[in-house]
Amino acid sequence: MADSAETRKLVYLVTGGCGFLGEHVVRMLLQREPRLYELRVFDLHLGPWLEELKTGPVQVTAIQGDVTQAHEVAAAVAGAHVVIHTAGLVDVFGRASPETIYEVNVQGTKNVIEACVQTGTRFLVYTSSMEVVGPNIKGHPFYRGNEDTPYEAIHRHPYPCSKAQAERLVLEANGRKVHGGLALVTCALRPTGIYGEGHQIMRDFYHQGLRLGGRLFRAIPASVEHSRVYVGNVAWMHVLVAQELEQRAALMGGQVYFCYDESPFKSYEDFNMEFLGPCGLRLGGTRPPGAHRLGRGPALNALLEWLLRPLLLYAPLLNPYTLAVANTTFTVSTDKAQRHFGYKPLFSWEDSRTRTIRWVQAVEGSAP
Ligand SMILES: NC(=O)c1ccc[n+]([C@@H]2O[C@H](COP(=O)([O-])OP(=O)(O)OC[C@H]3O[C@@H](n4cnc5c(N)ncnc54)[C@H](O)[C@@H]3O)[C@@H](O)[C@H]2O)c1
Ligand SMILES: CC(C)[C@@H](O)CC[C@@H](C)[C@H]1CC[C@H]2[C@@H]3[C@H](O)C=C4C[C@@H](O)CC[C@]4(C)[C@H]3CC[C@]12C
Repeated sequence: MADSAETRKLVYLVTGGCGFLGEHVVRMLLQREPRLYELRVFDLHLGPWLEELKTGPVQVTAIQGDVTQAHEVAAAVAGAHVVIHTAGLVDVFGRASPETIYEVNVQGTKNVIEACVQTGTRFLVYTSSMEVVGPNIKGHPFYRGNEDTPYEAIHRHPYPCSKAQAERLVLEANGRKVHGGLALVTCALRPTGIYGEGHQIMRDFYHQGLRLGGRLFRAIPASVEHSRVYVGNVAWMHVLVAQELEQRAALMGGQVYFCYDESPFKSYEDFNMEFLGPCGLRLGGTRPPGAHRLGRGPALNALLEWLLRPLLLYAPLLNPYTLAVANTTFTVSTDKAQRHFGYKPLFSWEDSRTRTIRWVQAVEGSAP
Protein backbone atom coordinates (compact mmCIF):
# COMPACT_ATOMS: atom_id res chain seq x y z
CA MET A 1 0.00 0.00 0.00
CA ALA A 2 1.34 3.46 -0.88
CA ASP A 3 2.63 5.42 2.09
CA SER A 4 0.33 8.41 2.46
CA ALA A 5 -0.72 10.48 5.42
CA GLU A 6 -4.40 9.71 5.01
CA THR A 7 -3.82 5.98 5.40
CA ARG A 8 -1.90 6.47 8.64
CA LYS A 9 -4.53 6.68 11.34
CA LEU A 10 -4.04 3.78 13.78
CA VAL A 11 -2.45 3.91 17.22
CA TYR A 12 -0.92 0.66 18.49
CA LEU A 13 0.40 -0.06 21.96
CA VAL A 14 2.90 -2.88 22.53
CA THR A 15 3.48 -3.74 26.18
CA GLY A 16 6.82 -5.44 26.84
CA GLY A 17 7.92 -3.83 23.58
CA CYS A 18 11.60 -3.90 24.54
CA GLY A 19 11.73 -7.62 25.29
CA PHE A 20 12.99 -10.46 23.14
CA LEU A 21 9.62 -10.95 21.38
CA GLY A 22 8.41 -7.38 21.92
CA GLU A 23 11.23 -5.79 19.96
CA HIS A 24 10.48 -8.03 16.97
CA VAL A 25 6.77 -7.13 17.20
CA VAL A 26 7.65 -3.41 17.25
CA ARG A 27 9.90 -3.71 14.23
CA MET A 28 7.39 -5.93 12.38
CA LEU A 29 4.60 -3.36 12.93
CA LEU A 30 6.79 -0.60 11.49
CA GLN A 31 7.51 -2.76 8.45
CA ARG A 32 4.10 -4.35 7.87
CA GLU A 33 1.34 -2.09 9.21
CA PRO A 34 0.88 0.74 6.64
CA ARG A 35 -1.99 2.28 8.64
CA LEU A 36 0.24 2.98 11.63
CA TYR A 37 0.13 6.59 12.83
CA GLU A 38 1.56 6.14 16.34
CA LEU A 39 3.39 3.18 17.90
CA ARG A 40 3.54 3.24 21.68
CA VAL A 41 6.25 1.05 23.21
CA PHE A 42 5.51 0.39 26.89
CA ASP A 43 8.09 -1.35 29.03
CA LEU A 44 9.63 -1.40 32.48
CA HIS A 45 13.03 -1.18 30.82
CA LEU A 46 13.28 0.86 27.62
CA GLY A 47 15.96 -0.08 25.10
CA PRO A 48 18.35 2.50 23.61
CA TRP A 49 17.57 1.10 20.13
CA LEU A 50 14.16 2.81 20.29
CA GLU A 51 15.81 6.13 19.44
CA GLU A 52 16.74 4.90 15.94
CA LEU A 53 13.06 4.19 15.22
CA LYS A 54 12.02 7.81 15.67
CA THR A 55 13.30 8.97 12.30
CA GLY A 56 10.56 7.40 10.20
CA PRO A 57 7.01 8.49 9.25
CA VAL A 58 5.46 6.73 12.26
CA GLN A 59 5.42 8.48 15.63
CA VAL A 60 7.21 6.09 18.01
CA THR A 61 6.40 6.90 21.64
CA ALA A 62 8.55 5.23 24.28
CA ILE A 63 6.72 4.86 27.60
CA GLN A 64 8.60 3.65 30.64
CA GLY A 65 5.95 2.02 32.79
CA ASP A 66 4.86 -0.91 34.92
CA VAL A 67 1.87 -3.08 34.00
CA THR A 68 1.25 -3.70 37.70
CA GLN A 69 0.40 0.01 38.03
CA ALA A 70 -3.18 0.42 36.72
CA HIS A 71 -2.92 4.17 36.25
CA GLU A 72 0.24 3.86 34.16
CA VAL A 73 -1.39 1.25 31.97
CA ALA A 74 -4.57 3.32 31.54
CA ALA A 75 -2.55 6.36 30.49
CA ALA A 76 -0.65 4.30 27.91
CA VAL A 77 -3.78 2.59 26.54
CA ALA A 78 -5.96 5.71 26.26
CA GLY A 79 -6.52 6.47 22.58
CA ALA A 80 -4.98 3.26 21.25
CA HIS A 81 -6.91 1.27 18.62
CA VAL A 82 -5.01 -1.98 19.30
CA VAL A 83 -3.07 -3.31 22.27
CA ILE A 84 -0.55 -6.13 21.82
CA HIS A 85 0.21 -7.30 25.36
CA THR A 86 3.52 -9.19 25.47
CA ALA A 87 4.83 -7.86 28.80
CA GLY A 88 5.45 -10.61 31.28
CA LEU A 89 7.81 -12.11 33.81
CA VAL A 90 9.17 -15.15 32.00
CA ASP A 91 10.66 -16.90 34.98
CA VAL A 92 10.89 -20.67 35.40
CA PHE A 93 14.29 -20.43 37.06
CA GLY A 94 13.30 -19.15 40.50
CA ARG A 95 14.57 -15.61 39.97
CA ALA A 96 11.31 -13.95 41.05
CA SER A 97 8.90 -14.83 43.84
CA PRO A 98 5.55 -16.47 42.98
CA GLU A 99 3.86 -13.31 44.22
CA THR A 100 5.81 -11.13 41.82
CA ILE A 101 5.13 -13.47 38.90
CA TYR A 102 1.42 -13.28 39.71
CA GLU A 103 1.52 -9.49 40.09
CA VAL A 104 3.07 -8.98 36.67
CA ASN A 105 1.50 -11.74 34.62
CA VAL A 106 -2.02 -11.85 36.09
CA GLN A 107 -2.66 -8.50 37.75
CA GLY A 108 -0.78 -6.78 34.95
CA THR A 109 -3.05 -8.43 32.39
CA LYS A 110 -6.13 -7.47 34.43
CA ASN A 111 -4.89 -3.88 34.34
CA VAL A 112 -4.52 -4.02 30.56
CA ILE A 113 -8.02 -5.44 30.10
CA GLU A 114 -9.61 -2.87 32.40
CA ALA A 115 -7.71 -0.07 30.68
CA CYS A 116 -9.14 -1.19 27.32
CA VAL A 117 -12.67 -1.23 28.78
CA GLN A 118 -12.34 2.13 30.50
CA THR A 119 -10.73 3.99 27.60
CA GLY A 120 -12.61 2.38 24.70
CA THR A 121 -9.81 0.35 23.06
CA ARG A 122 -11.51 -2.47 21.20
CA PHE A 123 -8.77 -4.88 20.12
CA LEU A 124 -6.48 -6.80 22.47
CA VAL A 125 -3.95 -9.45 21.40
CA TYR A 126 -2.33 -11.35 24.28
CA THR A 127 0.92 -13.31 24.19
CA SER A 128 0.08 -16.48 26.07
CA SER A 129 2.26 -19.60 26.00
CA MET A 130 2.32 -23.30 25.18
CA GLU A 131 2.70 -23.87 28.91
CA VAL A 132 -0.93 -22.94 29.44
CA VAL A 133 -1.48 -26.44 28.02
CA GLY A 134 1.63 -28.25 29.19
CA PRO A 135 3.64 -30.22 29.76
CA ASN A 136 1.67 -31.11 32.87
CA ILE A 137 3.11 -32.20 36.20
CA LYS A 138 2.53 -35.85 35.28
CA GLY A 139 4.92 -35.53 32.33
CA HIS A 140 2.28 -36.55 29.79
CA PRO A 141 3.58 -36.02 26.25
CA PHE A 142 1.68 -33.65 23.94
CA TYR A 143 2.40 -35.23 20.58
CA ARG A 144 1.53 -33.34 17.39
CA GLY A 145 -1.37 -31.73 19.27
CA ASN A 146 -3.54 -28.77 18.27
CA GLU A 147 -5.79 -26.21 19.95
CA ASP A 148 -8.56 -28.82 20.31
CA THR A 149 -6.47 -31.80 21.47
CA PRO A 150 -7.68 -33.10 24.84
CA TYR A 151 -4.88 -32.80 27.40
CA GLU A 152 -4.91 -32.75 31.22
CA ALA A 153 -3.44 -29.31 31.92
CA ILE A 154 -2.23 -29.47 35.53
CA HIS A 155 0.22 -26.83 36.73
CA ARG A 156 2.03 -26.23 40.02
CA HIS A 157 4.77 -23.87 38.90
CA PRO A 158 3.98 -20.15 39.32
CA TYR A 159 4.84 -19.21 35.73
CA PRO A 160 2.52 -21.58 33.82
CA CYS A 161 -0.17 -20.99 36.46
CA SER A 162 0.07 -17.25 35.87
CA LYS A 163 -0.02 -17.59 32.08
CA ALA A 164 -3.08 -19.85 32.28
CA GLN A 165 -4.91 -17.40 34.55
CA ALA A 166 -4.02 -14.43 32.38
CA GLU A 167 -5.09 -16.18 29.18
CA ARG A 168 -8.41 -17.11 30.74
CA LEU A 169 -9.01 -13.49 31.77
CA VAL A 170 -8.27 -12.28 28.24
CA LEU A 171 -10.59 -14.79 26.58
CA GLU A 172 -13.37 -14.15 29.11
CA ALA A 173 -13.11 -10.42 28.41
CA ASN A 174 -14.03 -10.94 24.78
CA GLY A 175 -17.39 -9.24 24.11
CA ARG A 176 -17.30 -6.90 27.13
CA LYS A 177 -18.61 -3.44 26.35
CA VAL A 178 -15.88 -0.83 26.28
CA HIS A 179 -16.29 2.93 26.79
CA GLY A 180 -18.38 4.08 23.84
CA GLY A 181 -20.56 0.98 23.84
CA LEU A 182 -18.79 -1.26 21.34
CA ALA A 183 -17.52 -4.74 22.14
CA LEU A 184 -13.96 -5.65 23.15
CA VAL A 185 -12.43 -8.26 20.83
CA THR A 186 -9.65 -10.37 22.35
CA CYS A 187 -7.38 -13.15 21.16
CA ALA A 188 -4.53 -15.15 22.72
CA LEU A 189 -1.48 -16.53 20.92
CA ARG A 190 0.44 -19.51 22.32
CA PRO A 191 4.05 -19.62 21.15
CA THR A 192 6.05 -22.77 21.83
CA GLY A 193 9.74 -22.23 22.65
CA ILE A 194 10.71 -19.10 20.76
CA TYR A 195 14.19 -18.82 19.26
CA GLY A 196 16.00 -16.23 17.17
CA GLU A 197 17.88 -12.97 17.43
CA GLY A 198 17.91 -11.86 21.05
CA HIS A 199 17.17 -15.25 22.69
CA GLN A 200 19.07 -14.98 25.97
CA ILE A 201 18.95 -18.70 26.85
CA MET A 202 20.55 -19.59 23.50
CA ARG A 203 23.23 -17.03 24.20
CA ASP A 204 23.81 -18.52 27.66
CA PHE A 205 24.22 -22.01 26.20
CA TYR A 206 26.68 -20.67 23.64
CA HIS A 207 28.83 -18.98 26.24
CA GLN A 208 28.60 -22.05 28.49
CA GLY A 209 29.88 -24.17 25.60
CA LEU A 210 32.76 -21.78 24.97
CA ARG A 211 33.71 -22.07 28.62
CA LEU A 212 33.65 -25.87 28.35
CA GLY A 213 36.12 -25.82 25.48
CA GLY A 214 33.52 -25.88 22.71
CA ARG A 215 31.60 -28.88 24.05
CA LEU A 216 28.11 -29.20 25.49
CA PHE A 217 27.03 -32.40 27.22
CA ARG A 218 23.74 -34.05 26.32
CA ALA A 219 21.29 -34.12 29.23
CA ILE A 220 18.08 -34.90 27.32
CA PRO A 221 17.39 -37.98 25.16
CA ALA A 222 17.27 -37.09 21.46
CA SER A 223 13.89 -38.85 21.33
CA VAL A 224 12.21 -36.08 23.38
CA GLU A 225 10.79 -33.72 20.76
CA HIS A 226 9.88 -30.06 21.23
CA SER A 227 8.17 -27.62 18.92
CA ARG A 228 10.12 -24.42 18.52
CA VAL A 229 9.11 -21.28 16.59
CA TYR A 230 11.17 -18.47 15.08
CA VAL A 231 10.67 -15.09 16.78
CA GLY A 232 10.06 -13.33 13.45
CA ASN A 233 7.14 -15.65 12.69
CA VAL A 234 5.71 -15.14 16.18
CA ALA A 235 5.94 -11.38 15.66
CA TRP A 236 4.31 -11.69 12.24
CA MET A 237 1.42 -13.72 13.69
CA HIS A 238 0.83 -11.01 16.31
CA VAL A 239 0.71 -8.31 13.63
CA LEU A 240 -1.55 -10.34 11.34
CA VAL A 241 -3.99 -11.14 14.15
CA ALA A 242 -4.12 -7.45 15.07
CA GLN A 243 -4.84 -6.52 11.44
CA GLU A 244 -7.55 -9.15 10.94
CA LEU A 245 -9.29 -9.00 14.33
CA GLU A 246 -11.79 -6.28 13.40
CA GLN A 247 -12.96 -7.85 10.14
CA ARG A 248 -13.08 -11.38 11.56
CA ALA A 249 -14.20 -10.57 15.11
CA ALA A 250 -17.00 -13.16 15.09
CA LEU A 251 -14.57 -15.94 14.15
CA MET A 252 -11.39 -14.87 15.96
CA GLY A 253 -12.76 -13.16 19.07
CA GLY A 254 -12.12 -15.18 22.23
CA GLN A 255 -9.94 -17.69 20.36
CA VAL A 256 -6.48 -19.11 21.08
CA TYR A 257 -3.92 -19.94 18.40
CA PHE A 258 -0.65 -21.83 18.70
CA CYS A 259 2.26 -20.03 17.05
CA TYR A 260 3.96 -22.36 14.59
CA ASP A 261 6.18 -22.44 11.52
CA GLU A 262 8.37 -24.93 9.63
CA SER A 263 10.99 -25.30 12.38
CA PRO A 264 11.75 -29.03 12.79
CA PHE A 265 10.70 -31.06 15.82
CA LYS A 266 13.84 -31.96 17.79
CA SER A 267 14.98 -32.28 21.36
CA TYR A 268 15.67 -28.88 22.92
CA GLU A 269 19.41 -29.51 22.86
CA ASP A 270 19.58 -30.94 19.33
CA PHE A 271 17.52 -28.02 18.07
CA ASN A 272 19.88 -25.52 19.71
CA MET A 273 22.79 -27.27 18.01
CA GLU A 274 21.31 -26.27 14.64
CA PHE A 275 22.69 -22.86 15.52
CA LEU A 276 25.48 -23.60 18.00
CA GLY A 277 27.06 -26.30 15.81
CA PRO A 278 27.84 -23.92 12.92
CA CYS A 279 29.29 -21.61 15.58
CA GLY A 280 31.84 -24.23 16.60
CA LEU A 281 30.20 -26.11 19.47
CA ARG A 282 29.73 -29.89 19.67
CA LEU A 283 27.10 -31.81 21.60
CA GLY A 284 29.05 -34.55 23.38
CA GLY A 285 27.99 -37.67 25.23
CA THR A 286 26.63 -37.66 28.74
CA ARG A 287 28.26 -35.43 31.31
CA PRO A 288 31.33 -36.81 33.13
CA PRO A 289 30.60 -37.79 36.76
CA GLY A 290 30.10 -34.75 38.94
CA ALA A 291 30.42 -32.30 36.08
CA HIS A 292 27.02 -30.69 35.88
CA ARG A 293 26.93 -28.44 32.86
CA LEU A 294 24.51 -26.01 34.30
CA GLY A 295 25.23 -26.11 37.99
CA ARG A 296 24.45 -28.99 40.29
CA GLY A 297 21.65 -31.58 40.03
CA PRO A 298 18.17 -30.14 39.64
CA ALA A 299 16.95 -31.15 43.10
CA LEU A 300 20.06 -29.79 44.76
CA ASN A 301 19.69 -26.62 42.70
CA ALA A 302 16.14 -26.20 43.95
CA LEU A 303 17.23 -26.75 47.57
CA LEU A 304 20.13 -24.31 47.23
CA GLU A 305 17.89 -21.75 45.57
CA TRP A 306 15.47 -21.98 48.50
CA LEU A 307 18.15 -21.92 51.19
CA LEU A 308 20.13 -19.09 49.63
CA ARG A 309 17.14 -16.94 48.65
CA PRO A 310 17.40 -14.66 51.72
CA LEU A 311 21.10 -14.11 51.00
CA LEU A 312 21.59 -14.18 47.27
CA LEU A 313 20.00 -15.11 44.00
CA TYR A 314 20.93 -18.65 43.05
CA ALA A 315 18.84 -19.49 40.00
CA PRO A 316 20.57 -21.84 37.55
CA LEU A 317 18.81 -22.97 34.41
CA LEU A 318 18.32 -26.48 35.72
CA ASN A 319 15.70 -27.22 38.38
CA PRO A 320 13.07 -29.96 38.73
CA TYR A 321 10.59 -27.95 36.67
CA THR A 322 12.85 -27.04 33.77
CA LEU A 323 14.24 -30.56 33.67
CA ALA A 324 10.70 -31.98 33.55
CA VAL A 325 9.75 -29.61 30.72
CA ALA A 326 12.95 -30.41 28.83
CA ASN A 327 12.30 -34.15 29.22
CA THR A 328 8.69 -34.13 28.03
CA THR A 329 7.70 -34.25 24.38
CA PHE A 330 5.60 -31.25 23.41
CA THR A 331 4.96 -30.86 19.67
CA VAL A 332 2.25 -28.88 17.94
CA SER A 333 0.72 -29.63 14.55
CA THR A 334 -2.06 -27.24 13.59
CA ASP A 335 -3.32 -24.96 10.84
CA LYS A 336 -5.95 -23.07 12.86
CA ALA A 337 -4.20 -19.73 12.35
CA GLN A 338 -4.11 -20.31 8.60
CA ARG A 339 -7.77 -21.34 8.48
CA HIS A 340 -8.97 -18.44 10.63
CA PHE A 341 -6.88 -15.52 9.40
CA GLY A 342 -4.69 -16.71 6.55
CA TYR A 343 -1.44 -17.01 8.52
CA LYS A 344 1.56 -18.42 6.73
CA PRO A 345 5.07 -18.21 8.21
CA LEU A 346 6.92 -15.15 6.89
CA PHE A 347 10.31 -16.80 7.40
CA SER A 348 11.20 -20.26 6.12
CA TRP A 349 13.11 -22.70 8.34
CA GLU A 350 16.25 -22.07 6.30
CA ASP A 351 15.91 -18.29 6.68
CA SER A 352 15.09 -18.55 10.40
CA ARG A 353 18.13 -20.78 10.92
CA THR A 354 20.47 -18.52 8.97
CA ARG A 355 19.34 -15.40 10.80
CA THR A 356 19.76 -17.08 14.19
CA ILE A 357 23.23 -18.41 13.34
CA ARG A 358 24.33 -14.96 12.22
CA TRP A 359 23.08 -13.52 15.49
CA VAL A 360 24.92 -16.11 17.61
CA GLN A 361 28.09 -15.43 15.64
CA ALA A 362 27.64 -11.71 16.26
CA VAL A 363 27.34 -12.19 20.04
CA GLU A 364 30.64 -14.10 20.15
CA GLY A 365 32.50 -10.99 21.14
CA SER A 366 30.12 -10.25 23.99
CA ALA A 367 30.87 -13.26 26.22
CA PRO A 368 30.20 -12.24 29.88
N1 LIG B 1 10.49 -16.77 25.13
C1 LIG B 1 9.67 -17.78 24.87
O1 LIG B 1 10.10 -18.89 24.49
C2 LIG B 1 8.19 -17.60 25.05
C3 LIG B 1 7.36 -18.65 24.67
C4 LIG B 1 5.97 -18.50 24.83
C5 LIG B 1 5.44 -17.33 25.33
N2 LIG B 1 6.27 -16.33 25.68
C6 LIG B 1 5.65 -15.10 26.22
O2 LIG B 1 6.06 -14.02 25.38
C7 LIG B 1 6.10 -12.81 26.15
C8 LIG B 1 7.44 -12.14 25.95
O3 LIG B 1 8.42 -13.05 26.40
P1 LIG B 1 9.98 -12.82 26.08
O4 LIG B 1 10.59 -14.15 25.89
O5 LIG B 1 10.12 -11.78 25.03
O6 LIG B 1 10.49 -12.26 27.49
P2 LIG B 1 11.36 -10.97 27.82
O7 LIG B 1 11.65 -11.05 29.27
O8 LIG B 1 12.48 -10.82 26.87
O9 LIG B 1 10.34 -9.77 27.54
C9 LIG B 1 9.36 -9.40 28.47
C10 LIG B 1 9.32 -7.87 28.50
O10 LIG B 1 8.31 -7.48 29.43
C11 LIG B 1 8.84 -6.43 30.23
N3 LIG B 1 8.21 -6.42 31.55
C12 LIG B 1 8.38 -7.32 32.55
N4 LIG B 1 7.68 -6.94 33.63
C13 LIG B 1 7.06 -5.77 33.31
C14 LIG B 1 6.21 -4.88 34.00
N5 LIG B 1 5.87 -5.09 35.26
N6 LIG B 1 5.76 -3.78 33.34
C15 LIG B 1 6.12 -3.54 32.07
N7 LIG B 1 6.94 -4.33 31.35
C16 LIG B 1 7.39 -5.43 31.99
C17 LIG B 1 10.34 -6.73 30.35
O11 LIG B 1 11.06 -5.57 30.69
C18 LIG B 1 10.65 -7.27 28.96
O12 LIG B 1 11.07 -6.24 28.10
C19 LIG B 1 5.82 -13.21 27.59
O13 LIG B 1 4.47 -12.92 27.91
C20 LIG B 1 6.05 -14.72 27.61
O14 LIG B 1 5.26 -15.36 28.58
C21 LIG B 1 7.63 -16.42 25.57
C1 LIG C 1 20.30 -28.54 30.92
C2 LIG C 1 19.44 -29.25 29.90
C3 LIG C 1 18.48 -30.18 30.60
C4 LIG C 1 18.72 -28.25 29.01
O1 LIG C 1 18.18 -28.96 27.93
C5 LIG C 1 17.61 -27.51 29.79
C6 LIG C 1 16.76 -26.72 28.84
C7 LIG C 1 15.70 -25.88 29.58
C8 LIG C 1 16.39 -24.71 30.28
C9 LIG C 1 14.65 -25.45 28.55
C10 LIG C 1 13.95 -26.70 27.96
C11 LIG C 1 12.53 -26.27 27.57
C12 LIG C 1 12.54 -24.76 27.79
C13 LIG C 1 11.19 -24.06 27.95
C14 LIG C 1 10.29 -24.26 26.71
O2 LIG C 1 11.03 -23.95 25.53
C15 LIG C 1 9.11 -23.37 26.74
C16 LIG C 1 9.00 -22.28 27.53
C17 LIG C 1 7.71 -21.54 27.53
C18 LIG C 1 7.90 -20.01 27.55
O3 LIG C 1 6.66 -19.38 27.86
C19 LIG C 1 8.93 -19.56 28.54
C20 LIG C 1 10.25 -20.31 28.37
C21 LIG C 1 10.05 -21.84 28.47
C22 LIG C 1 9.59 -22.19 29.88
C23 LIG C 1 11.42 -22.54 28.16
C24 LIG C 1 12.46 -22.27 29.27
C25 LIG C 1 13.76 -23.08 29.11
C26 LIG C 1 13.47 -24.57 29.00
C27 LIG C 1 12.87 -25.11 30.28
